[in-house]
Amino acid sequence: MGTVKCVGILTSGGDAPGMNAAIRAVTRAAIYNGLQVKGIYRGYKGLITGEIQEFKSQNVSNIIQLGGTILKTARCKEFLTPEGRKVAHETMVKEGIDALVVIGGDGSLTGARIFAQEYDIPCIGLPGTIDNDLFGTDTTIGYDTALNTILEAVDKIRDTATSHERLFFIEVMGRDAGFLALNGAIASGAEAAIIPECSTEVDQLEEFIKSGYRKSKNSSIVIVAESEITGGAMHYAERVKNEYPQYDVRVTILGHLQRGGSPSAHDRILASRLGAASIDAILEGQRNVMIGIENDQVVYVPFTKAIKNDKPINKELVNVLRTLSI
Ligand SMILES: Nc1ncnc2c1ncn2[C@@H]1O[C@H](COP(=O)(O)OP(=O)(O)OP(=O)(O)O)[C@@H](O)[C@H]1O
Ligand SMILES: O=P(O)(O)OC[C@H]1O[C@](O)(CO)[C@@H](O)[C@@H]1O
Ligand SMILES: [Mg+2]
Repeated sequence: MGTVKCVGILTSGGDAPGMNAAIRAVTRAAIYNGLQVKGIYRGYKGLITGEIQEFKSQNVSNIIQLGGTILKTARCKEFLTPEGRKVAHETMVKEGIDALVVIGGDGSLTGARIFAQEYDIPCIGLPGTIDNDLFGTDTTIGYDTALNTILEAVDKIRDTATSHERLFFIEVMGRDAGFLALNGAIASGAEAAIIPECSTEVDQLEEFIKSGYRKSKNSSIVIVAESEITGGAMHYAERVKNEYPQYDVRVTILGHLQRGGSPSAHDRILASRLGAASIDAILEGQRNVMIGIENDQVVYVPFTKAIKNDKPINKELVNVLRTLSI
């Protein structure tokens, strides 16, 4: 592999607020360092169909404040196959792209890892997902904004829950990871969180009911992480209807509104730092690493570590929620 002259950027998987700030940072840092930049549309799909455009500094003007991704995003089935990845590689050769920055979640970085194993292309990953489920980074781009969106929604639901003296199960995203649910519960003052990470230890519903919340409160909010492991908010509402019929239960599934909106200051700064660092990493000859933030320091995390799917939940947070929700 010779010196890198042209960097391709793509966003892949679910969009996350701050992806645009990351695209801007990668583009501008690359140009600042004398590299050419090409924007690849619709994630890995754009590498297969050749939907690619050269980006100059002005292509990324006025986007730092926008949610979503100007490059669009996709979940691309063809890239799961060696044949699809071969076409993607041919496109890169044709376009003269000799390094790739992939902004996305665990799936997108898994794709980058496999691609980099098959072809001699330096791939750098930026953690872009509201789920915060990548190991080796304190937070991912989009997570903070999604958390704040959850708070805004829960605060509103709290008004009606209190007025009607109801028990609400509010389902948040996370795809089998409980970060949004647990921190969303702490920050909104919810009475409990049901998360997949704790599901093998206790029956979290029973634990919540037995905590006797009715003694001091007559309404309650339980945040449930979406997951096949927990079964989601509907599952718990059904259980309460059957097992504790004295409670007046309602369900709200927050859904995709959690993915939208203008990125928070935290996400814009994180995206800007990680985006700039991705170009430093390429210039240093790094390959197949995710750029993360740990203790406010930029770190390089090998793909194999970042995506191993077991980023731990901080048990102190579980205890804080339990202690403060009496
Ligand atoms: N094992 C794999 N091999 C090749 N490509 C993959 C693989 N896993 C995922 N990808 C690619 O990455 C894309 C996005 O993956 P996925 O749908 O898991 O989202 P993600 O990046 O984890 O984001 P999020 O979970 O935040 O929505 C897939 O559609 C596919 O194109
Ligand atoms: O509706 P989609 O785009 O398939 O994505 C839903 C999934 O994407 C995520 O929001 C992450 O982007 C997960 O939390 C959720 O399960
Ligand atoms: Mg994912």
